[in-house]
Amino acid sequence: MRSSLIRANYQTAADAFDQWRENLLTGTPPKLYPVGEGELAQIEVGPHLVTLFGGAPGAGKTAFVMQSVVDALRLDPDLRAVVLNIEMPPAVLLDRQLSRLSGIPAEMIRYRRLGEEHGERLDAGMSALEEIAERLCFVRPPFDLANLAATADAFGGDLVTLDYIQRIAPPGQHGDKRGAVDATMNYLRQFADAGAAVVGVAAVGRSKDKSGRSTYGGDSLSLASFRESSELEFGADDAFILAPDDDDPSPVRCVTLKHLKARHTEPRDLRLRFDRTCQSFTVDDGGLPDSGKFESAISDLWSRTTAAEEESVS
Ligand SMILES: Nc1ncnc2c1ncn2[C@@H]1O[C@H](COP(=O)(O)OP(=O)(O)OP(=O)(O)O)[C@@H](O)[C@H]1O
Repeated sequence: MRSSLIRANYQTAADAFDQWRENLLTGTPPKLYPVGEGELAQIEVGPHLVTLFGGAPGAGKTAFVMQSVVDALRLDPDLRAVVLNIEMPPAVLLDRQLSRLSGIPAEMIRYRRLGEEHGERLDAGMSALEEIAERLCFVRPPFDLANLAATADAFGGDLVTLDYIQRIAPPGQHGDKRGAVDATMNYLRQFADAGAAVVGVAAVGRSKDKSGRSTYGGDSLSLASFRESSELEFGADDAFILAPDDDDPSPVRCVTLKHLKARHTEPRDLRLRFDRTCQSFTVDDGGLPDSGKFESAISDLWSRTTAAEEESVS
């Protein structure tokens, strides 16, 4: 009979019990890598987890995820991270992180309009980046999962970041885009099962609003908005969507990081401010934009430099 050729594979609860009880009683909680301070630390990124971030084009997915990776490296001196970004080269990603860490507008850094007045802030941002540089690596082409896996092994990466999932090819042939994204997600789960912390950026599609119009509006974005594949929502442990409050063109805009799926906790939305000028996200505490200690240090420096500039002009 055909069924006799299939070998059953299972474990009884009794067999699992001793190891499970030992683990429970030693009181070791799952390891997590905090991606920021305060409420940002509640975002679960850690070994064996796949954490997904989606959002409309330009919502700030790359900015948020790069900030998370860089801050996770700053907060955990043993952490090593691998970034595969298919859209922006390392120099551009570093420019933007330098802007965030120094408080110098990203545009000035992009066009290399740096002067003596930036010296102190530039040094502060640069040394924050230098401190983590040995533990951060960027994947070079080919931008596929096989190269990502080989790089993570060779570099000893604990945290792997993919930006963005729908464009990163899995090994083998897959009938269509959907099949390829399904396969990518299955591989990412395997990376996580092998102990990696996986952070994925995902594109979302437009949804219909109440009047039937096609929109990226925050109210309409849901788990079903992740493009190409429902495997993305099923395979992720946590899924977030960055939803701006409105089309506010001002440099600092309020966004909600909607926690649409939480496999191990209660979902908790986070209110954030995205300062696009410096590519920086901070928790929206209803007060002034800067609330973290790094940002406070930078804004201190900023006001001292500005005061000095004003004095030298007068
Ligand atoms: N120098 C700058 N000054 C002000 N705003 C900027 C500057 N550079 C980029 N931006 C804005 O910051 C945001 C960049 O966000 P980011 O690249 O993280 O978005 P994303 O969600 O990853 O987008 P995409 O889906 O297009 O990759 C965009 O809204 C962009 O207009």
